[in-house]
Amino acid sequence: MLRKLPGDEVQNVVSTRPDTSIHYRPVVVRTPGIVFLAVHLSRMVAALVKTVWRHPVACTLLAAAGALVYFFGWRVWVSVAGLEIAALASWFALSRSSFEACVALPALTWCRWMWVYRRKWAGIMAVAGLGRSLGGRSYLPDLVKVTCDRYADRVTVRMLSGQDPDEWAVSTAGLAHGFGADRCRVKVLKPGRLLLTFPRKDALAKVLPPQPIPDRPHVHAVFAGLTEDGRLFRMRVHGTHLLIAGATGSGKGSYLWAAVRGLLPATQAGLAELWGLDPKRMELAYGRALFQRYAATAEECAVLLEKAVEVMHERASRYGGVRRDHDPTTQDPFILVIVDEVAFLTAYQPDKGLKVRVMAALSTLTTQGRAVGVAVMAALQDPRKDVMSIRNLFPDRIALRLDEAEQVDMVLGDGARDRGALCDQIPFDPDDPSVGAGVAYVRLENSPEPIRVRAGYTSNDEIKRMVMQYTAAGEVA
Ligand SMILES: Nc1ncnc2c1ncn2[C@@H]1O[C@H](COP(=O)(O)OP(=O)(O)OP(=O)(O)O)[C@@H](O)[C@H]1O
Repeated sequence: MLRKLPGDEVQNVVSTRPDTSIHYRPVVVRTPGIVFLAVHLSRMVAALVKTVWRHPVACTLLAAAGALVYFFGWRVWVSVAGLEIAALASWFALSRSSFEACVALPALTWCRWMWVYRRKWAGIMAVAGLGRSLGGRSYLPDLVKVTCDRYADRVTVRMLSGQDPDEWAVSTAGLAHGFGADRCRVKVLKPGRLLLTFPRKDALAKVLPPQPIPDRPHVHAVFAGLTEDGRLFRMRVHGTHLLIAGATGSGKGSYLWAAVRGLLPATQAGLAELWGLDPKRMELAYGRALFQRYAATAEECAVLLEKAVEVMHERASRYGGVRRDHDPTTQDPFILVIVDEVAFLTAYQPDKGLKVRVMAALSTLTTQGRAVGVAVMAALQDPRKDVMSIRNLFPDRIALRLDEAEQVDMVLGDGARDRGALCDQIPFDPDDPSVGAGVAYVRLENSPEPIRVRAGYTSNDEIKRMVMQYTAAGEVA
């Protein structure tokens, strides 16, 4: 076997035992000291320039402190530092939000960049299997940027060339544990770049009040609650259809009532109509007077859905060739058809004829209704296909607490759970119904990445107040 190896290589063979693979002794190239020094010096200079570029404020402060001590001695430095601390404390007292944006969050970003992400990056990438070894060299994904806001760290990553984002999606649990977070979500920013979100504090831990009723009538999006980074969650109702799925007691009602609240001024102005289908009679019935049309029995529900289809067709025949979208007016108001527990009508309905009529009407509305201003918002507990075969016709979907992990992708689409939509892990406490209620992951038509949100809770008293305020005006039933 040795004789077959070409020329000089034979002298580099370290192991020649027949039961082991062949190892070659690495070739040693003697590098002149000056080259070695030049390489290390250039690396140091590059690192220095990079640090100053990335952290200009911290570097300027350090340089200024060093210059003070050098030129004026440490006593002057202590007095200046004392003055600076006093100035910062006054800034904090006077304007907490600007202090947070200009001082606290950049400082936190710097600390977390250095202490958490840079320090642990190589180890975690290797353990999570996201690095590669090629020809004896290790390659790791690049940590590009870290930004911290009040609630989460956002880490921008440059993937290895040719790496699949799904590889990251399946490693989210390991990444979250590694960097000391509860969860990690992965979002593709552009080819080759990912954004990892590691929440630090849960903006959605507490029960949220319902969002105020808007002062002016509009139909485009309603404020339903907060997103996990503390921003207002705008739920589109016009120009889409919304499916809301969640186990019993998960808080589906809070999304339905958020839509009703947000559209009340528009209904009062005649620019919108709320049509309620309430086969369970336990949810919408409480604010029945707020609905311009209301149905409870399966027969009434089928008739109301067919009426919506009729309006839709009539508008389509008028709009055809004249306009391509709907602008709400008092002649053609936006119609939101709200169906609570739609499975009562589509799956558990014993009357087959009614079931067929309901399914036909729902399919027609969800495929053709949005361009003419008729939208469907349907809530259900069980998202399986045999219960709701047309779930894919809803462009926007909200998944609250679900019983099984497999149900997440059924509602939000393939891969949603791997990208961080952990609906099956939303907390639930039978002794306190508010725990985790209203918390959901949302998948919007224009953004397939799931967003974690919580709806404000519209209590029964609040519904009563809405009825008093909006029915007393004489505009509704
Ligand atoms: N957004 C919310 N924030 C806090 N608590 C909430 C929220 N929504 C609902 N809850 C609590 O959860 C309970 C159940 O809510 P809700 O009836 O809306 O659930 P559901 O999903 O519609 O259940 P079901 O399908 O059984 O009707 C409420 O009585 C309330 O105590």
